[in-house]
Amino acid sequence: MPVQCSNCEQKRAVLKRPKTGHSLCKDCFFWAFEEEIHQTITSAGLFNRGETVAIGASGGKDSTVLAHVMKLLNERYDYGLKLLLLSVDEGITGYRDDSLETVKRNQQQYELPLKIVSYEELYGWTMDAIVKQVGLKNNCTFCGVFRRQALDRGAMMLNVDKICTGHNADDVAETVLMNVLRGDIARLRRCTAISTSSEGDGAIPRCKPLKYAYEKEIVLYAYFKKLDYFSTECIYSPNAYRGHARAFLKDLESVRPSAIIDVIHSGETLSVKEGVKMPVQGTCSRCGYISSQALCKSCVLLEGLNRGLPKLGIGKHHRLHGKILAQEPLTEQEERKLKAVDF
Ligand SMILES: Nc1ncnc2c1ncn2[C@@H]1O[C@H](COP(=O)(O)OP(=O)(O)OP(=O)(O)O)[C@@H](O)[C@H]1O
Repeated sequence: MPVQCSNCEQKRAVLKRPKTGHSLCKDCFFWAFEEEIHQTITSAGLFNRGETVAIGASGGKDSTVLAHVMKLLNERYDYGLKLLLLSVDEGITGYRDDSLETVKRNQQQYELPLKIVSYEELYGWTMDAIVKQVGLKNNCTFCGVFRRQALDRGAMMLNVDKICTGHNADDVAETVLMNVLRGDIARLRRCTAISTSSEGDGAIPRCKPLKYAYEKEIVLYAYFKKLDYFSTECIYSPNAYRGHARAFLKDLESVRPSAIIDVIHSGETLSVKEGVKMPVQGTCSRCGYISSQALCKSCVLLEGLNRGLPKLGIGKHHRLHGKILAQEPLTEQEERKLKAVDF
């Protein structure tokens, strides 16, 4: 027998909300999903009238839904924001070139300006070339570090006030779990923040309007709205450790759907005991980007690539950074360690 929408009690329900278990019709689901994001934005005070906001657009489901909902809410509630799309081309043939085609179509569909910055123009390296040198084991480290900085650099070129990304509730809960499993207290403390402006770290503030949106609901929203997005996984394999946290969270979610929000809530309310050493943010002495070390991770990784020492910046080689950057000679053993690639 058809189930009636538990909200309007008029139309036929087409889905059971993964987040609440409510049976809803399409329109009531759209409304509930969009209103929750509006609530997230207003209760955290993510934006101020008149601001220019760059939406990190990868062409994937999360950022496509983010662009769609941001445009809709900006008009529905007259936020007074100037929105634009910002994409990073990591130089991954057969993956990012295709997803950027989706972003270009989204640009037309949403009538938003688009800026694309590439690793090649910013660093002189594409991910294809990086993988050739470093192999498939640590390539996600290069990509993650470079992307974060590339988004900031693109945002600076556009002179925007804020960046927003499509990180969703599942992403945040996975990150909490990952930081617990790694004992990374500094990141554990920061990772649930909805906006980096509260951390006062000097870079362009970033925020996550989809922080409380379940991935399953984002997929449903994109599906029922027939949004144009790119759904292929990165060809250079997803981050393996995050994959374990993801699988664990999915298991938990299947027995207790609120597990995602519960983990986020635990992360948000954790307090770190006094005396735990936290990194002190400064600026990179080479490029001026925010960094807790003398050199930012991006500059260290780039130096390693340019000198054929792919392990520099991966793992615990901090002692050698100073030596290398001061152009001091390495011992044979040190050189061997930094050249070794685990394919
Ligand atoms: N190449 C990129 N250019 C611009 N923004 C990006 C890019 N890659 C990721 N982002 C931003 O970071 C967010 C999280 O990225 P992640 O790699 O976790 O992708 P995801 O969860 O698959 O998201 P999406 O579905 O939007 O690709 C994205 O939603 C997007 O806002």
